[in-house]
Amino acid sequence: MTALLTASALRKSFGPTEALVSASFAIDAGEVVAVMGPSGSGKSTLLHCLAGIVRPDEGQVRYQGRDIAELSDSERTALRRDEFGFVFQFGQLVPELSCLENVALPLRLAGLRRRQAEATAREVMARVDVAELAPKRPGEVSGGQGQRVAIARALVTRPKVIFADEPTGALDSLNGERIMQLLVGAAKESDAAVVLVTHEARVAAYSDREVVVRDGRTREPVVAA
Ligand SMILES: Nc1ncnc2c1ncn2[C@@H]1O[C@H](COP(=O)(O)OP(=O)(O)OP(=O)(O)O)[C@@H](O)[C@H]1O
Repeated sequence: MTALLTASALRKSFGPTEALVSASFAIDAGEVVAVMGPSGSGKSTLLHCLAGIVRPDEGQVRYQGRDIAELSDSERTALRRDEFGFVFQFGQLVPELSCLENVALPLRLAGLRRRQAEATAREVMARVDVAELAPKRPGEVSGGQGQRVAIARALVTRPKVIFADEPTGALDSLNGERIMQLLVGAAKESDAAVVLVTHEARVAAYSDREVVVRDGRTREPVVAA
């Protein structure tokens, strides 16, 4: 079976900074993989390359066997919108919109009518236990509640891959655990893969497998004998 999403020998520099030197990665449908490593090691850059947000200088990213560099800009935008979901550390909700409108936004961008988009958004919000936050603005909810809303938004298009970059980074440990249970539970339920960037072993414990990035290079962790 071919992996859902793969990256081979990625290299990416920002000016003189070599963010990725040689990074490879593969994830199967429904799998949860933690990308670990110290600050500045290239974890977010790897995630951005995998998601088609950043174009690597060298190497390939393939989604369902297709090289994403060969897609047109509009095909790549459609891929991110329809097949991928995103959860970040903070700041991802649009402050001027209600929580319901935030969750419905990806469906509206995909062309659904408001009523249909918001009906689906309400269902997903109920699944992650934030139905009562629908009319509130992001500024009126707690950090943990905001992350739940962000997870609902990431799930609303039924993505095949969820990219989560330090999703618990701004939360205390109890809320962090709750968010991880919710994210992994919801992903498993809908057979979505999760690429989880974290530097915390406690968070990575929710994954099926870990990939370590160090100085822009990936390696599988050495399993202690
Ligand atoms: N857009 C950018 N412009 C310039 N330098 C960048 C950019 N993005 C990343 N870098 C640099 O590339 C290197 C890798 O950054 P990256 O964010 O991928 O690391 P990280 O492992 O995710 O770090 P952290 O855990 O601190 O978020 C760092 O030296 C960073 O400063």
